[in-house]
Amino acid sequence: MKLRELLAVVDGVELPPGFEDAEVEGLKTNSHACGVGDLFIGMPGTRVDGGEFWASAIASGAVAAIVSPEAIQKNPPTSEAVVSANNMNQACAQIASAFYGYPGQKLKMVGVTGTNGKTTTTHLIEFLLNKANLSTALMGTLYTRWAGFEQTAAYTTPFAVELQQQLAQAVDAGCEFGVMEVSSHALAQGRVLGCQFEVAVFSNLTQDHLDYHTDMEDYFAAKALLFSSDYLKGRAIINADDAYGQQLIAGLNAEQVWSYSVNHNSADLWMSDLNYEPNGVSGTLHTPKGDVAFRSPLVGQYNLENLLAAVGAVLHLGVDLNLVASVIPEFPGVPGRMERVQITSKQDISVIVDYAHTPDSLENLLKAARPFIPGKMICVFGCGGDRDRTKRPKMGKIAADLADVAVVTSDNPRTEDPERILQDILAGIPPTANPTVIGDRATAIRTAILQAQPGDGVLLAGKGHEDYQILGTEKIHFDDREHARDALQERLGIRD
Ligand SMILES: CC(=O)N[C@H]1[C@@H](OP(=O)(O)OP(=O)(O)OC[C@H]2O[C@@H](n3ccc(=O)[nH]c3=O)[C@H](O)[C@@H]2O)O[C@H](CO)[C@@H](O)[C@@H]1O[C@H](C)C(=O)N[C@@H](C)C(=O)N[C@H](CCC(=O)O)C(=O)O
Ligand SMILES: Nc1ncnc2c1ncn2[C@@H]1O[C@H](COP(=O)(O)OP(=O)(O)OP(=O)(O)O)[C@@H](O)[C@H]1O
Ligand SMILES: N[C@H](CCC[C@H](N)C(=O)O)C(=O)O
Ligand SMILES: [Mg+2]
Repeated sequence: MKLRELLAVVDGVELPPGFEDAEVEGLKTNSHACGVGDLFIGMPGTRVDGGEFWASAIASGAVAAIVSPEAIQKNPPTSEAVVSANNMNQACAQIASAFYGYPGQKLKMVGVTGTNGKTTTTHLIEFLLNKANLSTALMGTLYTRWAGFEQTAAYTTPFAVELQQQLAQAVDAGCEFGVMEVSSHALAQGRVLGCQFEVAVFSNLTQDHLDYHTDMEDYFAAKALLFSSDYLKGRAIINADDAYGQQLIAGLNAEQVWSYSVNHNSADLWMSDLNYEPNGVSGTLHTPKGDVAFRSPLVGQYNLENLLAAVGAVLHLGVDLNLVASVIPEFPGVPGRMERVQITSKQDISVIVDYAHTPDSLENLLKAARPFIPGKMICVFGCGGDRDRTKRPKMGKIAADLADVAVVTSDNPRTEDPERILQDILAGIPPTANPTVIGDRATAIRTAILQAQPGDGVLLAGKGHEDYQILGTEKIHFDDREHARDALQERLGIRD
């Protein structure tokens, strides 16, 4: 694509003289990755303004560089090939969308935002659309995937260049729908600008990411962007049981919104006759398209919220309600979410791996699991390093209050001192609760499983599907499920 065509989509940027015929073959936001034919997009970050590295990008063969005015001030260009844009987040998304042919407008996009439930809800939506023979691309915390393609994700929401590239690949592969998790980081950084959403879902807002967002209002403002006319062209599906959801509903045009609620029949989608069982929930689903009996294999009230959101999304997209109800029982679940580790039918304790890594999700997990654990509930958990520090004591208190035994351990310490993270968690636990502290996660899992009594339930929270642990800047292989299996074999005297 011509540089002049790409720069024409960015407000206030002019093509430098002599570049009328310059061709751009690729887009790069990292100066080190630039090669011949690339356009370097220098992004301002939290550590550095990438635009300052325009010279190394050009030296590596980049056709041109687009950078912030601040980068130009700091490192004045000596090359005509360096141009500046006032809003680099916007410029990056505009260039990426144009370069890849606006795939976020070709696919019917469904965006799911909220603190918890995005991965689960997007998987439900993917499942229901596929059951209706509609082809999807799914993007989120676990992977980007469509029929015949799967790639592990580095971020919940990819950065603009990778996002637009993957969406274009999905269009080429014949996908009709793009179903994606949209994180607050992504909205704050404009990663998904250029996508037009036919459906936008808001699941809930509870504490997380206060290392990045200044406070809950700032966090909410980022999430709320998905419901602005920049992004949303169709239906908003919003959790009316959440106070922030209510705020969002109040600010939108009523015809645009379908609200959902597990508790109130005033919402557009709601449920009645609920019957909670150890392996699912049954009841009646009330929707704008009629009522139907359903049985869901997912446990816990929060998963009913995820189901209502997903049903709302697919009904808006034209899927038949009876088909929805008939296939829900077949939903296979999501890796690392309430995932049971069961190595034999003779297993005398239950072991569950779950991705609860916020105060609200930990509380939900412990409340949802409690009724199905006849013995003691043992919760093994930690908190990630280089992330919101203020959620740590809150998670400590929740574990101490709701579990019978709290085993405090490491999650992904990243570059923080693991001991400091443990202390932050312990600050929320009254000494009378007598928590067990075992910093090494493998030892913590093994100890909990070996010391459990028949009938007990061991909940391994925080890492879910993750198959790694980040220690310092090193990523080692680590999977809660593998450690749980090994410990169960040891407990039950089973050899490989
Ligand atoms: C807060 C955040 O989103 N940070 C992202 C940001 O990092 P940063 O601002 O520190 O980047 P930086 O080091 O200052 O560099 C700025 C720019 O200069 C460029 N650069 C830098 C040095 C150089 O020599 N040359 C050069 O070109 C970099 O490539 C980058 O584009 O840009 C980096 C490169 O693009 C990202 O890797 C990094 O993600 C960090 C690692 C991260 O962990 N992000 C998480 C928190 C995140 O985005 N999570 C969300 C939400 C998850 C959820 O909802 O739970 C997600 O969507 O995954
Ligand atoms: N609707 C919900 N409300 C509250 N908690 C939930 C909800 N859905 C799931 N959870 C809890 O949150 C955990 C994470 O769920 P999920 O992966 O679906 O959320 P997410 O929003 O994608 O998270 P992330 O921000 O890390 O990508 C689950 O393991 C469960 O403990
Ligand atoms: N998407 C979340 C993942 C947290 C998972 C937890 N295991 C941790 O490392 O803190 C985040 O970036 O905050
Ligand atoms: Mg997710």
